[in-house]
Amino acid sequence: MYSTSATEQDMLCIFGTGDLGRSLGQRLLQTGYRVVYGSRRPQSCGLLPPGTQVQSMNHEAAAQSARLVFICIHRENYDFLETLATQLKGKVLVDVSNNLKKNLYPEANAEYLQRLIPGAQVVKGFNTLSAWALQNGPSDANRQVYLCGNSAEAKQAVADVATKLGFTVLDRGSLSAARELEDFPLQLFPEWRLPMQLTIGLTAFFFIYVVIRDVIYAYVKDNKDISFRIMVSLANKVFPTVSLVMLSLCYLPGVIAAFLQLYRGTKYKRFPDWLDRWMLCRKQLGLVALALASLHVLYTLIIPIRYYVRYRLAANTISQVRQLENIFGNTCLIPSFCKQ
Ligand SMILES: NC(=O)C1=CN([C@@H]2O[C@H](COP(=O)(O)OP(=O)(O)OC[C@H]3O[C@@H](n4cnc5c(N)ncnc54)[C@H](OP(=O)(O)O)[C@@H]3O)[C@@H](O)[C@H]2O)C=CC1
Ligand SMILES: [Fe+3]
Repeated sequence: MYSTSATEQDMLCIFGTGDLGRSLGQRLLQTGYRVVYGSRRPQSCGLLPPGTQVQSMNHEAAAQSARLVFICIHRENYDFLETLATQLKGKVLVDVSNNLKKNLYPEANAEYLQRLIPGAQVVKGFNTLSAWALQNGPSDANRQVYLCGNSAEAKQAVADVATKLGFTVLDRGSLSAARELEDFPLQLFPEWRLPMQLTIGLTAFFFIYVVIRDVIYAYVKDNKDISFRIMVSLANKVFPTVSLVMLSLCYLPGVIAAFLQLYRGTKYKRFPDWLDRWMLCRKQLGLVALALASLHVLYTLIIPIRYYVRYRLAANTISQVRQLENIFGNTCLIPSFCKQ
């Protein structure tokens, strides 16, 4: 167990007075914690959140006043922490860092930090939140805090803080999961990847199919060029088709899952991985189907407008011909019109 005095209990330390350090400090203060900053420039580190207990001190002094230290510093600057190994011994260090690219370093940032200070308990966490989200508090879309670390006790201490800040904690296991957590912010909308790949693939497939069937076939068979229809009429065939396929792909995994549960006779068994993945992107599949159906509505409204423009052009031409006929003294310029 950690031997913590009453004053250390709710005093938290933050190393680094940058964007994340300030936002985190402000949030912690609002939640009732006391905060102390460790900085290279304690006297001139700018405006800190109002209410910061001890405005800011050097790293050694700050580390001694709390047992939980948030390292809000970029990994490239971690090496100086090695000199603080004695002061940080037995402390819980929260590594919040992210990298700009995947596999930039041979080991995860949190593992590197653990190697620099073997006597401390490193917990990886909070790195999936932005400084903005921290400052404004959890919103529906940004409510989860992922944690991993080798010490269950240290993880619990960080989880308690995260819960108090209003976040939901997801434990991802030991520190070896740190790299996975560090890669999270580098994935742009991961749950949209599969639906978008499917949409692009299906759209390309149906588009090529209708172009071959309607345009190329008509050209080869009757020597008729109807390529002008590609942009609107043919596109308007592709959108509803893909939309319906996506809608069925949205409902199908639910049906398969129901049959699987009936077949197994229990609903307390894990689904196969492929079905799990498919089930998790149902919302996105449905949204893509809705977007394509909306495009179909829009294009269907555009088509009559095109017909109206064509009618206006034809009517204009005919009225000009009629005027010319009158000028030339009722001579018939277009025989097919004169017969009527
Ligand atoms: N900003 C964000 O939204 C998010 C940031 N993170 C992570 O949080 C960490 C901090 O990010 P952020 O606050 O944006 O970065 P900033 O550049 O705003 O701040 C970094 C701080 O680190 C300290 N620092 C800089 N250089 C050194 C050095 N050579 N030695 C010791 N300390 C140094 C400075 O504090 P001082 O001058 O007080 O010493 C500085 O203010 C990063 O690892 C980042 O990946 C994670 C998620 C979101
Ligand atoms: Fe339709």
